[in-house]
Amino acid sequence: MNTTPLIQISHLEKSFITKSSWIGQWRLRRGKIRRSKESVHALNGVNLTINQGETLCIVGETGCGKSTLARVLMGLTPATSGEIHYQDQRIDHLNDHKRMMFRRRMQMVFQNPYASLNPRMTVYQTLSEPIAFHNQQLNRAEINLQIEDLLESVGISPSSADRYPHEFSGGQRQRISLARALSVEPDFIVADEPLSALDVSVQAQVLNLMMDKQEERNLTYLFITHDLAVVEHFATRVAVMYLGRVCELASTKALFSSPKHPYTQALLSAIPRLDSNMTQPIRLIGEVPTQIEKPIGCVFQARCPYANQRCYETSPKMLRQTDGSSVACHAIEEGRLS
Ligand SMILES: Nc1ncnc2c1ncn2[C@@H]1O[C@H](COP(=O)(O)OP(=O)(O)OP(=O)(O)O)[C@@H](O)[C@H]1O
Repeated sequence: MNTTPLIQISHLEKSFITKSSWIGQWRLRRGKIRRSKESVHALNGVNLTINQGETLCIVGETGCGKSTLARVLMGLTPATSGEIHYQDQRIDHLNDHKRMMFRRRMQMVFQNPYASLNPRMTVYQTLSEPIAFHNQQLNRAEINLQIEDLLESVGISPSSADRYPHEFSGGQRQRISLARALSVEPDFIVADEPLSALDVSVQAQVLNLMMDKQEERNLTYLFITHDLAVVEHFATRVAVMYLGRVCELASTKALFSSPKHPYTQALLSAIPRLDSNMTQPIRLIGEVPTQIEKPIGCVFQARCPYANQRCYETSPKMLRQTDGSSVACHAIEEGRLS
């Protein structure tokens, strides 16, 4: 496995300032009644390394911060604090011009191909724009040739280049989105639930296409999904997130054969399996805390059957385990859970 880091994310935090929705939270300030503001802490200190050529899958329940991580990484929304390095270059504070030039190396494929393609642009226009922007030396004939090759390589007939997005099926649109991402020859693609808007049979085709492109072009993927079957099939490593933190990071094999964090165990126990060791799903009790309060201690404390006083007071560090995975859990560190 290649372990040369391509991207390093350190202590990444992202809070969104929102207006409180409760009437009771109107406050008197400077003699005027104002609606109070509050913060949603979406990322609470994420540390991750993404290695060259790997597929790092991010899993975790809804609202745990997966899309926010993707958007901050792509510079679509600024981080509150922390650092992101792409090889040796710090990229979390690039100005618009530098980010635009950098975009060539990092591309994103979104969940909804219906919304992410401009309905007023033909496929030809969608693809020619980024190619022309990033390759100003190319003449029109060379751009046309590139578009033809690109469309063929994602299984779309070049003769349909003059059609608009609404004239394609969902799977075809996601292929076009992938072609647009590939058009600038990136090293790294963030895919945020790229399959979830597609039929199951089409999902497999798009996934296979992404795997083929990865092999051909030595691409690195950050892949966000709720589908654990896809993770098992496609991921090199898996990062499990809970309430804005990574609680376990492991190779796919280690994660599925020996999940360690109590949240990972609960998540994986819900997958139906046909083997003799089939176990009952672990039901998590307790509420997911709101993300308004900044978490103190372990983010999983409220639902963890192994939580003790220390878990309420201090945040566990990611510690390396004998099989190479890393887990943030006091119970594991103290030997109360193995
Ligand atoms: N623009 C925003 N303004 C305010 N809060 C936001 C904003 N974007 C995300 N959040 C909040 O941040 C938290 C993390 O959201 P995010 O979309 O990253 O979760 P997710 O893990 O991708 O969820 P899902 O699996 O449902 O897509 C949620 O509580 C969400 O409500």
